[in-house]
Amino acid sequence: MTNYLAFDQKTKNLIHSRITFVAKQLGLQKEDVLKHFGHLNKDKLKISEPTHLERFIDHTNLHSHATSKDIKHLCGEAIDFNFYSVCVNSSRVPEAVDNLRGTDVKIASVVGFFLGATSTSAKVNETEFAINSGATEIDMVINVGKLKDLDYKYVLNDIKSIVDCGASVKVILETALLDEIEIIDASILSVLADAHFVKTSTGFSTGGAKSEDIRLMKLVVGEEREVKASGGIRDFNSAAEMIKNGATRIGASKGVQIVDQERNPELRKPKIVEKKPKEQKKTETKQETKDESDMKDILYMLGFGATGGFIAGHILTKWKK
Ligand SMILES: O=C[C@H](O)COP(=O)(O)O
Repeated sequence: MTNYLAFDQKTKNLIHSRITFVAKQLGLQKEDVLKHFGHLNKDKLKISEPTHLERFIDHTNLHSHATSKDIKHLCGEAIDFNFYSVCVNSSRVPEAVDNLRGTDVKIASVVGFFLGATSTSAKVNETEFAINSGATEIDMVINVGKLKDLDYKYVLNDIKSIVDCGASVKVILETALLDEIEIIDASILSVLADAHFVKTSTGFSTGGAKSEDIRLMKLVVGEEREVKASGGIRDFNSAAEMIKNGATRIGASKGVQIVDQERNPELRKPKIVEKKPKEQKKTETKQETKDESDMKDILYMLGFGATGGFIAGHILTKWKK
C-alpha cells in the first residue's frame, strides 16, 4: 500500500514565496533555486507506512554523562532489535564501531551538538574525525542564531561544508526555536546544500518533534530527501504519527519501548487511571422537623403571618437544641 501526504495550496504558495526570499538573500535567480523543488508541481508526495519501526530508528544516547558501558549497552540493543543505526557523540564513534563490528547496524555521529553555534571549521574537523572513525551518517546542528540573523550565505556554507565531507548528512533545525517561516527557510537551505535529511530536534532544547513540523519539512524537501523526527518520541503512537506525516527516520532514546509497543499492541493502551468518585456536594438544606412545621402553620393561621411563623419556628429550633 502506498501512503501519500497531500499538498494544500496555501502551503505551496508559502513555500514559493520563501523560495523567492531565500534566493534573494543568497543573490541567486529564483528560477535556479526552483529547479531543486520540482515536487511543488505535484498534488501529493509518497510517504512511508508505519510498520517494522525498528528499521526507522536511530537508537540514540547523546548524554554527556554516557559511559563506555552505556554505549556498549546501546549497541547491544541496536543489534538485538535490528535498529537502523546508533546515534552517538563523535568521541564515541570508535567504540561504537568496535561494538557493532560484523553487524549491519549503521553509525551516525552528531556534530556541533547540541547548540550548533561552533565555527564551521570546528564542525568540519569533527565530521572528518567521525567519518574517518567509521560513521556513515552525520547529524549536524544548524547555526540557529545565524539563521535568525538572515545570514543565509553563512548557514548554506555551514551545511554544505559538512555535506562536502562525504557522508549522508541530517541537518538538525532545532524546530522548537524556530517559527514556521524559519523552518521553511532552513529546509530550503538544506536542500540547496544537498543535505540528505532535515531533522527536527537535538532532544536537548525547549521542545522536540511535532507532527505538523514534520509535515511542513516534508512538503519543502520533497520525495528525494528525507525527514528525521527526533526529540521526545517515546511511544509507538507518536512514532507512527511522525511517519504518517512524512518522517522516514525516528531518532529516539526510547527505541526499545517504541518497538516493544509495535510488537505487543497491548502495551500501547493508555494506562487507565481510576477516577475517584466525586464527593457529593453538600446541597441538602436542613430539614424542618414535623413539630417546627406544625408550629409555624398554627401561628400563621392565628394571624401572625409568614414572618411570625418563621420567627416562631426559629425560636422553637433554638429552644430544642
Ligand atoms: O537525536 C535524537 C535525540 O537526542 C533523542 O531525543 P530523546 O532522548 O528525547 O529521544
